[in-house]
Amino acid sequence: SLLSASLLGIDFASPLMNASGVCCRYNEELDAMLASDAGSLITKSCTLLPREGNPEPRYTATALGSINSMGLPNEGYEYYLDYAVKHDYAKKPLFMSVAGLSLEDNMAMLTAIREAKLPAIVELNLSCPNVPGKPQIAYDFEAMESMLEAASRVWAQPFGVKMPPYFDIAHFDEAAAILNRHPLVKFITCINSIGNALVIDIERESVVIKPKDGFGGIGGDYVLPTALANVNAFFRRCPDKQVIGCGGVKSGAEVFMHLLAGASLVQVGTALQEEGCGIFARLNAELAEILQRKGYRSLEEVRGKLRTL
Ligand SMILES: C=Cc1c(C(=O)O)[nH]c(=O)[nH]c1=O
Repeated sequence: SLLSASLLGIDFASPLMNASGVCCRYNEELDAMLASDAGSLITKSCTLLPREGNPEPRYTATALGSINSMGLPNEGYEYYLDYAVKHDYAKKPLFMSVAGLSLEDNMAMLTAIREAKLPAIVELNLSCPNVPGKPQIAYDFEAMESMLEAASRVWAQPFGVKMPPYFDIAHFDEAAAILNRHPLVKFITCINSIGNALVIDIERESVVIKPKDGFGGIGGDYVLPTALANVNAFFRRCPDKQVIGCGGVKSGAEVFMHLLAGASLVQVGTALQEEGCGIFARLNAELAEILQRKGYRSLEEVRGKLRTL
């Protein structure tokens, strides 16, 4: 149909899904994603053991988006593996996001997930900005190379990576070159939140979240142009891989922009957090209206067709 998409040879009824972290920590949230008009769903990034995360308030929405320093609160990987075992893959594809606190933790989780022999798609999170003392892996190119080498060896089948935003052409070049050296990395999700931003409330003359003196990852309108640039930068540099777009989606227009930039699927974070799962029916309808108005009959005809001047 008009909104059909595919990733890793798997079919999706809609290109839309949640961004990991939103509407996906608990079974009830995942079931709400399953019942929604999203084409697929992804679990909260998981660690070896359950985590409470950072002290609250740790998420705040603003007029232009959101700021968060959740601190990787999750139920531990076995909880999400249980969900993945029970999931009906004929209904909707399921992604699992993995964000171990160390390379060893990631290998232990990937081994356990691999041994469950499930059709779940793994998105290895290389970009969590909010675990105090833990740098974002993808901002340390040596650490990223080591992680991808180990993950490729242990997982030994296609997987994807969740990348932070880059802001320098030389960094796009270097990060893409590393990813291109790992053929099992079949998709790249751009972007995670823009890390360590600061939102200030002038009435209270204060920051708005408790962890890290108010420093946190931002999403929403703030990040859309950076998200589109990262989608297009990796789309251009990694012709053998697919790109999932994430960042700044709140209407069909931004979904269409991500598709033009090269995205195969599109994730929704802040707007989903604020509107709830009903957003997917709205976004599908708005996207379909744009495609029909412009005479497109498939997403294929749009993907990567961004014109330059
Ligand atoms: C996995 C932790 C992440 C978190 C978090 O749990 O703080 N927030 C983000 O914006 N991105 C992440 O990747």
